[in-house]
Amino acid sequence: MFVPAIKGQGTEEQQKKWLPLAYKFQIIGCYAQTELGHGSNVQGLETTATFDPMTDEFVIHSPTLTSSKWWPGGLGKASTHAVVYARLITEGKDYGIHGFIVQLRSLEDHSPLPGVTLGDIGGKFGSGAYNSMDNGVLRFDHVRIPRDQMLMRLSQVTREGKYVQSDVPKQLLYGTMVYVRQSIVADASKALSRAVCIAVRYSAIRKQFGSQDGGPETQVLNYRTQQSRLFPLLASAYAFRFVGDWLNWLYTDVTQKLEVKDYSTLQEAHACTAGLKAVTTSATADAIEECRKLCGGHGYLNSSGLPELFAVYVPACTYEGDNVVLLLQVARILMKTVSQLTSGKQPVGTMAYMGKVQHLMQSKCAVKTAEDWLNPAFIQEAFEARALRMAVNCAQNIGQASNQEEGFYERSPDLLEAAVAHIQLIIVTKFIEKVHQDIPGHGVKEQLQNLCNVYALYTLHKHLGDFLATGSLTPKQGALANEQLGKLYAQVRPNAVALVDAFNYTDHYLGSVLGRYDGNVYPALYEEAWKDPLNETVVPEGYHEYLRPLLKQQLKLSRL
Ligand SMILES: CCCCCCC/C=C/C(=O)SCCNC(=O)CCNC(=O)[C@H](O)C(C)(C)COP(=O)(O)OP(=O)(O)OC[C@H]1O[C@@H](n2cnc3c(N)ncnc32)[C@H](O)[C@@H]1OP(=O)(O)O
Ligand SMILES: Cc1cc2nc3c(=O)[nH]c(=O)nc-3n(C[C@H](O)[C@H](O)[C@H](O)COP(=O)(O)OP(=O)(O)OC[C@H]3O[C@@H](n4cnc5c(N)ncnc54)[C@H](O)[C@@H]3O)c2cc1C
Repeated sequence: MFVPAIKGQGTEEQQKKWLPLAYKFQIIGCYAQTELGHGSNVQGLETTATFDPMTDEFVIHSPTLTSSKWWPGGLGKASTHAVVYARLITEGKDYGIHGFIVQLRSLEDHSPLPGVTLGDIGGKFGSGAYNSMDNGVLRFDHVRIPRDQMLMRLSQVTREGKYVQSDVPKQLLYGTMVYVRQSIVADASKALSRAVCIAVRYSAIRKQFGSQDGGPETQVLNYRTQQSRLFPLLASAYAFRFVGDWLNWLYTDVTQKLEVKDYSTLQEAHACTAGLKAVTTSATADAIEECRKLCGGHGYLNSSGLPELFAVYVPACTYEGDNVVLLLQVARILMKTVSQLTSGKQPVGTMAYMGKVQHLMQSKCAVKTAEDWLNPAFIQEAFEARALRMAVNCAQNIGQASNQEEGFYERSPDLLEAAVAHIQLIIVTKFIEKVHQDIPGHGVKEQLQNLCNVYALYTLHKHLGDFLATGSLTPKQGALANEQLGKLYAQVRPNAVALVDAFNYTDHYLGSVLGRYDGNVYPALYEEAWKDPLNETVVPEGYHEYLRPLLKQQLKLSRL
């Protein structure tokens, strides 16, 4: 995040100076935005950067305990530099949050520079690999940096201390977060596909019940309940991969437009990255835990790979923007779009469907049979009607409040759901678009079509209340969707293992005895147990001190 922050907010000169140092690891940087007192509310940060015209320097200071920087990854032990976000004060005026490059440690012996206090913030959730990340705490006591270490692409402070705003939108200050959010969506697909690969392979090996006459037991993957829990997660892994690819394209497109000062797609980039980050990370975190349960008792063993994956993955719901806070950003943009519909302004990009408001508010879903749900046009329209109607309902309810902000606050739980509906529509749409393309490989397209339908109909089934409450579907049509979903699971089943093998993960990368490619699960589990340090001794440490006296005492008592 250090590098993208300098790229996005630094001038060409600053980039020329700092980026080669970072690329060559002559300096190590981190992204120091969040503070002990404020993370989500970026405008509420308290660290100050006060310009001193006498020396042509900024004085970086932490005025309160709550202004201590808290969380930045790489800060605690490794970083020599940070991009620090602080309130810029010049000529006695507070100009709000800006980025500054600040050296924290000596490049000779790595000791903190004068006025800099820093350290690690302590152990984190689980015993997993995230504890190898030195998330840190940082305080400044009037630390001076040259004026040219303020990132000056978006605004400048002159030698005299005058604040000059460039003609670029101030939201570009948040550009690094947009960049990382889009990469987090691709990352969600990777984490989810790992968990699903483990659970599908193990479910094909694991057998329980089913034999009345001494014949073979049933692979748990053949149980309908196992399929109905697992296959939607398999479909989600593919769905997130495709929407992640599309988001990466959108991000590249927006970046190219920004270079020629076209800011028209900035809001779209913010809404899509924020919303997709929130929906995909929440779904993935839940899915990894579900995969653990799908693997029964063995899923709880560290050697299954799932506990570690979960512990390392769950903070994705919080970092780079708490998911609820991000969905409320999407909701704000949805409300703005709805309010502009009457003025005739045509929504664009992923909001374009809202332009069909007259039709979508009235439309009646034409599905009559379970097979009708295989028609992507019916799926698309049902999701569009649900999302639009939820947004319009929210807007109408907010409109009845005494003021907009109060209405937004009161209706925020509903707004969250409207934002989720909008984002799910994007995921479904991008999956449908993907399976319409030419896809090489015999039968691959059909498999992806099945997964696309599983993702859409499972999402519909899970959120059926929304579809019914908005009148987008009838209860009968909801039941038909569920009927079709069951048929799709049966079609996915023969290819389930191939569909996870297609992720092409090595056993080393998966790190799971349950998810082994060769399916040799039981010998591997057995062998793994003997690697437990507790098994290094046959008689445990502490036996003579604690267990033996206890056992002897009980023996004596029983003889009395
Ligand atoms: C691959 C895995 C890598 C994992 C690495 C993980 C390491 C983790 C790093 C971190 O966590 S770094 C810290 C991340 N912190 C956050 O994400 C903070 C979340 N908060 C915010 O983003 C913002 O403060 C807010 C919630 C968006 C609110 O901002 P603010 O109060 O300033 O603004 P608003 O009044 O709500 O909106 C103003 C205006 O700006 C638009 N906007 C907001 N954000 C963006 C953006 N990113 N891009 C473009 N535009 C943005 C917003 O829509 C409003 O627009 P208008 O309505 O005025 O048109
Ligand atoms: C592993 C990890 C790595 C991190 N790395 C970095 C890093 O490198 N650099 C950095 O600067 N930061 C980093 N962070 C910090 C991270 O970005 C913040 O923790 C995150 O943005 C959430 O902010 P918060 O902690 O202030 O949560 P809070 O905003 O305090 O959230 C607490 C609760 O309040 C709710 N809430 C907050 N505001 C609202 C609202 N307006 N409406 C409704 N509900 C609301 C939230 O939904 C949540 O339930 C990291 C965090 C973690 C966990």
